Amino acid sequence: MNQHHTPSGSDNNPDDPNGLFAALEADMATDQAIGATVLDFDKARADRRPVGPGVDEDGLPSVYVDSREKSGPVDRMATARGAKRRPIIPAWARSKAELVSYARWLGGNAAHTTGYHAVRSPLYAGKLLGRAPRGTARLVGGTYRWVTDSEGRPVRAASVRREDVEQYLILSRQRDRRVRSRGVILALAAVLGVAFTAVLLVATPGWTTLALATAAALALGGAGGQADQPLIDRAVVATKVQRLTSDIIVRALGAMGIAEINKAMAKGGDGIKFVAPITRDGNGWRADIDLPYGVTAIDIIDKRDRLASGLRRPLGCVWPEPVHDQHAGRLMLWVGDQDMSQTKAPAWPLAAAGTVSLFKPLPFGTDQRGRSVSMLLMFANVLIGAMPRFGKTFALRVLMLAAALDPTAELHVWELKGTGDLEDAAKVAADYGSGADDETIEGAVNSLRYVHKELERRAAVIRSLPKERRPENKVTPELAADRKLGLHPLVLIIDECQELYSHDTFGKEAGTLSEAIIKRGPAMGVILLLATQRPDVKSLPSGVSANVGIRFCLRVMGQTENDMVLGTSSYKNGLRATSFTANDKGIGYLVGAATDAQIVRSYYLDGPAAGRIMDRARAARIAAGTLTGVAAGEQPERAKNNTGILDDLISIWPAGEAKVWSETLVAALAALDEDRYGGWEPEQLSSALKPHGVNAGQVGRRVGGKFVNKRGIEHKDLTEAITRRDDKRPA
Ligand SMILES: Nc1ncnc2c1ncn2[C@@H]1O[C@H](COP(=O)(O)OP(=O)(O)OP(=O)(O)O)[C@@H](O)[C@H]1O
Repeated sequence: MNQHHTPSGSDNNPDDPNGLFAALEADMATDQAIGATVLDFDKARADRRPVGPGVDEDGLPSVYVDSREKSGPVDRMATARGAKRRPIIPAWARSKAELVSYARWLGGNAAHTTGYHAVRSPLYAGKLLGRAPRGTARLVGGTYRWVTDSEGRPVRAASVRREDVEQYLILSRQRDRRVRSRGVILALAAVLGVAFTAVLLVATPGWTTLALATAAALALGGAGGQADQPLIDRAVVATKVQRLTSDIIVRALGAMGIAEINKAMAKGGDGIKFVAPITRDGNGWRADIDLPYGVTAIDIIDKRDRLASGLRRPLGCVWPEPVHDQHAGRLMLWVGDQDMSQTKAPAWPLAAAGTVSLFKPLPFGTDQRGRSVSMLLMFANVLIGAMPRFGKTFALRVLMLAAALDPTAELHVWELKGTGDLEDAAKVAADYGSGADDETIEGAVNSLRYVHKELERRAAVIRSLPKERRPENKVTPELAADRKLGLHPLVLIIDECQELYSHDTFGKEAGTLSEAIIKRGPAMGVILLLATQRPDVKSLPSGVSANVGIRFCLRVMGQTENDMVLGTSSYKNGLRATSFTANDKGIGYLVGAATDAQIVRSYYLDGPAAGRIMDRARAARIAAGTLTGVAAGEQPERAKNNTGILDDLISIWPAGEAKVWSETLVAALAALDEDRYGGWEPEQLSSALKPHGVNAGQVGRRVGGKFVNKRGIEHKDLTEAITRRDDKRPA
């Protein structure tokens, strides 16, 4: 161990070198006494490795941590190729929809202004006539002052006060000249005017005279106006929005209470950098900002309300976003002119006419900037989550209507709240049900079973096709169009799916089936659309929430629900549906529809509008010959395939037994249908049978000479339940 000691102050007397040395020696002696070694510099130097190129004084390899290059990668070509090209024509001008909406607004504004003033024109005329006397007085007064050269009066008065005779004479001579010539002009004008009036009165029809007199009166009225009383008021009162400037942004960022930002803004700090000029983008302003070192875009998004306060704008106008292909400190701030929830939403492009193909992106909503946001449903699944009453069903309805407008798509719609929010589906769906009762839930599970079976069939069909018809081993528009193959889009829609997944009897099975459908369905043209108001582990199996491709999260209360809908770590990464306010109905984060997450407001389609669209969809299906199932008044496919638990139990019942243990029955059921009954416990069998009035009881048996009592089912109860069911069924 090497130790260096400095001499202690008391002995350190520069005037006494001997004293100093004595102190040093004493110190060194103490070092040795406490076991320290004194460094022998000569020896240490000799032990060192030689200094050479790439080696530092201590013999260690030397490396420059800072590149000597002034900037970026050395490959200039790569840099140039990687550079971002800014669009020649701004985005709003390239979008036809935006252009049209702008032109429409401009035309509407002009028409409104014209109409507004036209209606008020009599009022304006009356006002002008009322002002005409004042205008006349002003005209007469002005003429009098001109003829009498009254503007020179103060100067003449001043020369009188100063008794400056000479100047007074000059001024009064000038005044006399002026008065004389102006008097002549006035007299001439008067004579001409009188003559002109006389000619008018005699030679022209009465209406011309009246028109001229009115014009003169209005002109006099115009001259009689007062600055503080404008004649006409404004037809359009623009809500003035302050232009977004760098000063305002810097001020707002500085007021957020983030220490690193304050440091950067303090004297000598780096300040806040703008990477591009602040530009107009849609109905708002866009700023690209490099935050100070160590501050992330998420830090800002976290405090969006504070930022909005600093910018002096409503919260619904302020939308900070991270820029994912840049560093974490890059912030894209978009500040709208109007609160997103207040702006008038454009109509759904498909509301009036047209059919669609599910293989193409479908219009789903608009973003903060009013641009249409589309979603490709084919090869995807969708999960929508939100607190109650924030627009889940409305969002799901947009997707349902879009799917319905593809005449080839087979729809199975289950609305498990029971309010009939999606009732128009019955016009086109192969299967439809509404309700929170066990029967409806069983219907939904049967749909899941049917769709799950379809996966097997579709996989087999695709496998059997020649290789050139299935280049990616998945459904293509051509394969879907071939009705013989039965590979048309199959859309299963479940609203309030928490009712299904948390159901005592069917929950587990529904979860397992859904997970399989979500994982394997997309390649086979099967699309599952789910909406839930309770996104928690119990009500939404993690196998489902983890595998969904497209997620739409409207307002939720906490981080857990947020991440359950949008995916793990979404909250941490700045996707926070918790930041939406009570006004933000229909607005949510959309993930998975584009590369980056988007803030989207779903198109607004109420019940009557949905009804009209469904009528159109039905007509298109009838024309295409694709109306099936309940919409066509037929028995739904699932009911044909489904045997139900009672029939399954009868089919596996051990011959001649009056009572059988539940554990024996579930094992036999699993052997019959692994997908449906695999992993069932005796309790599950009990709860599945309860709705049918079959109760499990104690069943005793002799096993190896011992009597064992376990829960079991009686054959008699089972047959009675089947008789009851068959009696209820329509013939
Ligand atoms: N895109 C939208 N634009 C404007 N308002 C909307 C939009 N979507 C929904 N809303 C409003 O929000 C209200 C609630 O919507 P919705 O019925 O879809 O809620 P929900 O989440 O399904 O409710 P619940 O959980 O009770 O089923 C609607 O009555 C509607 O007025």
